[in-house]
Order: sequence, then structure tokens, then C-alpha cells
Amino acid sequence: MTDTIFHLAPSPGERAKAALGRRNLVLVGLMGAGKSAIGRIVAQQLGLPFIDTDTEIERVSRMTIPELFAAYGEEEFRALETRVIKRLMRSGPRVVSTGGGAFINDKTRKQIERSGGLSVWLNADLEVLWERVNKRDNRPLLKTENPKQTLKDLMDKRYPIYALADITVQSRDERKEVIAGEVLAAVIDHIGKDERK
Ligand SMILES: Nc1ncnc2c1ncn2[C@@H]1O[C@H](COP(=O)(O)OP(=O)(O)OP(=O)(O)O)[C@@H](O)[C@H]1O
Ligand SMILES: O=C(O)C1=C[C@@H](O)[C@@H](O)[C@H](O)C1
Ligand SMILES: [Mg+2]
Repeated sequence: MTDTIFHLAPSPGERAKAALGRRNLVLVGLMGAGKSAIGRIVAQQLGLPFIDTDTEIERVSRMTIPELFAAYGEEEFRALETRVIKRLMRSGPRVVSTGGGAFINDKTRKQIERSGGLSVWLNADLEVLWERVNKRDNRPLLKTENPKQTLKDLMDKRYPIYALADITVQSRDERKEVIAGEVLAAVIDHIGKDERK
């Protein structure tokens, strides 16, 4: 009797991983968009290491982000963020979830672009973001009198810059696994289009 060999079709994770090659997949977007939560699931599905730059900054500085802002100010935090991302972009592939301001910083964004990182903007509307961020007070930029208005002001300033990302996926009130699946599909589609050019 001969054995029957089943050739299973590759999963979206396997297809996206093959399409990515050695490139890093870099998630960008505003606080609460889901960069950390979705990035972790996407990395699992790709079978790639996951790094969150906020967590990495906290690890190397041995301080929390609110402590860093309080002790050294935003400018020093950005300088540290640029250094950490520069180092991460030197090797790959992995999934890198960035802090909300990283892609807004010209130097950091160019590092991501120059290294061939594939950037994904998790776009989200104000109500979705607000619903998610108002539960915790670990975001120094939102320690204002009217944090919802601050978030709205950040959207107005930053969205044109996030829109420079290679790919945009809408983050919304939908299961995280669904959004992660859309990220994988968008990666496959984007790289496929590039290759057909
Ligand atoms: N699709 C989703 N459905 C439900 N909750 C979500 C979804 N995506 C993210 N969240 C939750 O929203 C909160 C904020 O998400 P997360 O920390 O991933 O955002 P972030 O983009 O990394 O923000 P920051 O820039 O502040 O690091 C978390 O509690 C996360 O579990
Ligand atoms: O949007 C921002 O500028 C920030 C977002 C967070 O991820 C942290 O990186 C920090 O709180 C700053
Ligand atoms: Mg995060």
C-alpha cells in the first residue's frame, strides 16, 4: 500500500514570512492603536521574534517610561528611542512594535525606511483609542487636563506622517486575531504587488 502524501497549503503566516524575507515588520501608530497587542500575535503567526521598543527602552534604562519622562524629559526619551530602533533595524527579521512617537521622529522614520523595514500603520479613530487608553495612566503625554482632546490634537498632527507607512490597517472594535490576520494579508498583498512591478 502506498502512503498518501498531503501537501497542505501554506498558512497566511507562512506566506507572509516568506514574503518578508529578512525585512523587519514595524508597527506604527498612536497610543492605544494596538501596536503591542497585535504585534505580539502577528509575530506568533509568523514564527518570528517580537520586540516592543517601549519595553526594550525600559529594559535598557531600567526605568519605566513615566520615570524616564519625569527624570530626563521627552527629548532624551526620543534620543534613546532612536538609538534603540537604530540597533534593532540592523538585523532581522522580527516584528517590532514601536512607541507612538517613534515614526513621527524624522531620524527614526528614516532609519526604518533605510533598513528596508516594512512599516504598518494601525489606524484607529478617536473613540477606539480613547476607550483603550483611558483605562491606564502610563502614558506621560496624556497627563493633561483634557487627555481626550490631547489625543485628538496628536491625531491631527501625526496622522499625515503615519500615512507615509508602507501599509495601513484599520484597528477597530474587532477581535485582535482578526486585526492580526488583516496585517498578514496586507503584508502578502503589498509584497506581491512590489514583486509584480
Ligand atoms: N482589537 C482589539 N480589541 C480589544 N482590545 C484591544 C485591541 N487592540 C488592542 N487592544 C487593547 O488596547 C490596549 C492598548 O493596546 P496596545 O497597548 O497594544 O496599544 P499600543 O499601540 O501599543 O499603545 P502605546 O503606543 O501606548 O504603546 C491594550 O489593553 C490592548 O489589549
Ligand atoms: O505617542 C507617544 O509619543 C508615546 C507613546 C508610547 O508608546 C511611549 O513611547 C511614550 O509614552 C510616548
Ligand atoms: Mg505599545
